[in-house]
Amino acid sequence: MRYGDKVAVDGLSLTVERGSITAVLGPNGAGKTTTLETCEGFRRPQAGHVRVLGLDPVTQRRELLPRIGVMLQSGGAWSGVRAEEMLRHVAKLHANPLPVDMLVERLGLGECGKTPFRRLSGGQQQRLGLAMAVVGRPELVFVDEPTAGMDPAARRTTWELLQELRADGVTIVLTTHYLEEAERLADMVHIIDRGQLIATGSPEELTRGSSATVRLVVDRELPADAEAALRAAVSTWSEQHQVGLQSISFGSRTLEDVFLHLTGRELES
Ligand SMILES: Nc1ncnc2c1ncn2[C@@H]1O[C@H](COP(=O)(O)OP(=O)(O)OP(=O)(O)O)[C@@H](O)[C@H]1O
Repeated sequence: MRYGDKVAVDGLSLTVERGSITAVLGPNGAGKTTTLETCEGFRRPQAGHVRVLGLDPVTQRRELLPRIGVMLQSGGAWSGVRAEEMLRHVAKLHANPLPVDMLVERLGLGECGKTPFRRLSGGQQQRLGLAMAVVGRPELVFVDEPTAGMDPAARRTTWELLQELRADGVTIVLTTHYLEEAERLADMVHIIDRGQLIATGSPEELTRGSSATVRLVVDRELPADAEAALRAAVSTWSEQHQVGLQSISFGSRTLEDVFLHLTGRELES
């Protein structure tokens, strides 16, 4: 895929298994959105071959559209519309939609109230976009950076929803530049950079290697001498087992852990 002289996607070749979550991971400008938009039929590649559910996304678009869901990186709703109103409208366009009330509740869209779409926060717009993409029970959903701009609780809810869709047999293709998102959700990860595929594999395959990280989480504040004692114990163990210790660090919980604990959202779900 080229934009003028700029080659955005260059000889990229990948396939997606039905009923799986596939993550297309890459830095800004890697070509993730262009890849998705090509699969969605919004862009016609100058060369190459794209088939989605066996169909050509450009020439067989009318057949393909009812079978796929698309969550764009931004927009997708009229500027003055209310979130719930928009979702109900989209649901009516489908023969057998998911229950709108369930999606409103799961994705916290009730809190958007009467606020028009253009005034919703970025995270609220994202959640509405996700609901609109899945409400028609698509066989395949394309989600472009689904959790960008979401707070940690909304991010967890989104991950759970995507996992439930997979359990129902829906195929999900998502782009992300959050490594954690790919690691937690994806069955298969394709890493792209500068329009080219640089690695493919399951998160386990990609993270398997010659080094490992061990994280220890304890349920109380440690006494002052604990750090020295733990360091000594770990050093002894690594010497005995001839394992080179590259680093050892002590710290508190991550900010995400603290946020989720304080807001109690994780406990509710
Ligand atoms: N409409 C366009 N016209 C010209 N160049 C474009 C256009 N859309 C994208 N590009 C360029 O193509 C390349 C790939 O862009 P793309 O949006 O696919 O990347 P991305 O991986 O989705 O990035 P991000 O993570 O920032 O969303 C970038 O260099 C971008 O500047």
